[in-house]
Amino acid sequence: MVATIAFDLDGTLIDSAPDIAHAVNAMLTEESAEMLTLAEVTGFIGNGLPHLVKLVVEARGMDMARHDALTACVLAHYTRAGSAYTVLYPQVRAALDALSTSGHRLTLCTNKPERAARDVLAHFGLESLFATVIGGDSLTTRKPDPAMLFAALGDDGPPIYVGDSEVDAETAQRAGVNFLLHTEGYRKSPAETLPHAARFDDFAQLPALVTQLLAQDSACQAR
Ligand SMILES: O=C(O)COP(=O)(O)O
Ligand SMILES: [Mg+2]
Repeated sequence: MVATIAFDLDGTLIDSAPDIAHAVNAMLTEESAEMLTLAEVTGFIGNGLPHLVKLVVEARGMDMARHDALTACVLAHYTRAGSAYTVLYPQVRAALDALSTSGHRLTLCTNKPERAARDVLAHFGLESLFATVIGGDSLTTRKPDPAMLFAALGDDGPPIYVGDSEVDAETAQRAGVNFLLHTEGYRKSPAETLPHAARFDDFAQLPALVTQLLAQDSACQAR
């Protein structure tokens, strides 16, 4: 059986926190504000860039009236760096290739701005693997609103969402979609407290997990 599998991006397919922290600190330096640590910025990732910049503005006691301009500034620095400090998690490419070769439809559902998400996919030569890309600014709402996930999944085959965070787990739960949790990303709470069908720490495990999940689901339906 083939599925549509939507993937989160930051903390799921890519470890992009160093690039995001670099862009935030470039903006803070321009503003003569004290830089943030990688761990601090990583803790702000998950609800999209505007929310992340809001947390930065609050952390540094800056003027919230400048939020839009500071967000644009961080995005410009992020774009300029061109994913220089970003890596794919191990075995991501092999897992995506295997799932695609098995006939599964792959899509992206990320709170990262769509243009930036497409640039990252192009940087790693992965764009042709994804049928659809839904970013944090593609619709009028973003995750955990399930609308993004519905848009990324469409109606083709049983749906699965693969992500790393509380936001992703909530999105999948609200959409009624099976969730596979990547445990090496930017989650803040213990893995067992997030609703998920299964979890994995190595992408080499993902193709087998997808096969298991689809077999369980069809056994349930047959009953
Ligand atoms: O942009 C973010 O805050 C998070 O992006 P993600 O949805 O790919 O994890
Ligand atoms: Mg994520």
